Amino acid sequence: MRAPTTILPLETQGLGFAAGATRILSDVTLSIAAGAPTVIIGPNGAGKSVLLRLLHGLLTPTEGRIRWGELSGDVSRRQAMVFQRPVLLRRSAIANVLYPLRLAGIPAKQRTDRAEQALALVGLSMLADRPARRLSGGEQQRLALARAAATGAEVLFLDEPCASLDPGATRAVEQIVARLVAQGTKIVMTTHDLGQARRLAGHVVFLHAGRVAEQAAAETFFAGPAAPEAAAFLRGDLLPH
Ligand SMILES: Nc1ncnc2c1ncn2[C@@H]1O[C@H](COP(=O)(O)OP(=O)(O)OP(=O)(O)O)[C@@H](O)[C@H]1O
Repeated sequence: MRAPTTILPLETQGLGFAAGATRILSDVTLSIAAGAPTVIIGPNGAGKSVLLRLLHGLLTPTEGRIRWGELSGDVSRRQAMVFQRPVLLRRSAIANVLYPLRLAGIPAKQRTDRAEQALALVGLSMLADRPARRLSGGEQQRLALARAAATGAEVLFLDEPCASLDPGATRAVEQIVARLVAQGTKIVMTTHDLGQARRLAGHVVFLHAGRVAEQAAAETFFAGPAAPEAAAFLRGDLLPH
């Protein structure tokens, strides 16, 4: 399903983004390697979603640069993003998964196999023919994950994938993330849920006021972050912007 080369590591150097006179991100230098998920955390408005959109290529940096691994070439089909509120077509669940595969020029037989595998991965095989927009919020999010996974993307960006989900639906999404990781997919995600960050992260990037205040292996970070803002965030203190 996947090309033999890798598009990782994903590196940024002095990345910045401003909208008019408003500076949203500054001096973000990161290296995102293969392996367990990279989880981006930080207070509201810290710039987490903007960073994810820059990495995915939806926004263009106003400063610095983004570089994918040397063997990458065109990475647009090798990485995908799942949004907090997925936009689904007014079609069946499986048609939503098939559609991007057709756009990517994948032959019909392979499309069906991939779509069925992806629906099985997210536990939606039984609902393949159900209109996508009639699925519950949690099922819609799982369908969005299936749609992204079916493309065979090496890297998946997930922006607050469980933001409006209850604990059961959140658990289901976390299980899907674990399955994707086991298949070798690199997950780069944002979350508000520190419990989720602890459960899933291999690497943590802590953003505060548009800057990386700390980045570390998850174990190190949660054992005791070095940055005072990160320590305050973990304690649940309110942080000034
Ligand atoms: N296109 C834009 N133009 C102007 N301001 C923007 C734009 N996009 C985002 N912002 C602002 O940039 C800041 C960072 O936004 P972002 O959505 O990345 O934060 P976040 O860390 O994901 O927050 P949250 O946790 O609340 O989702 C916010 O103050 C937001 O209002």
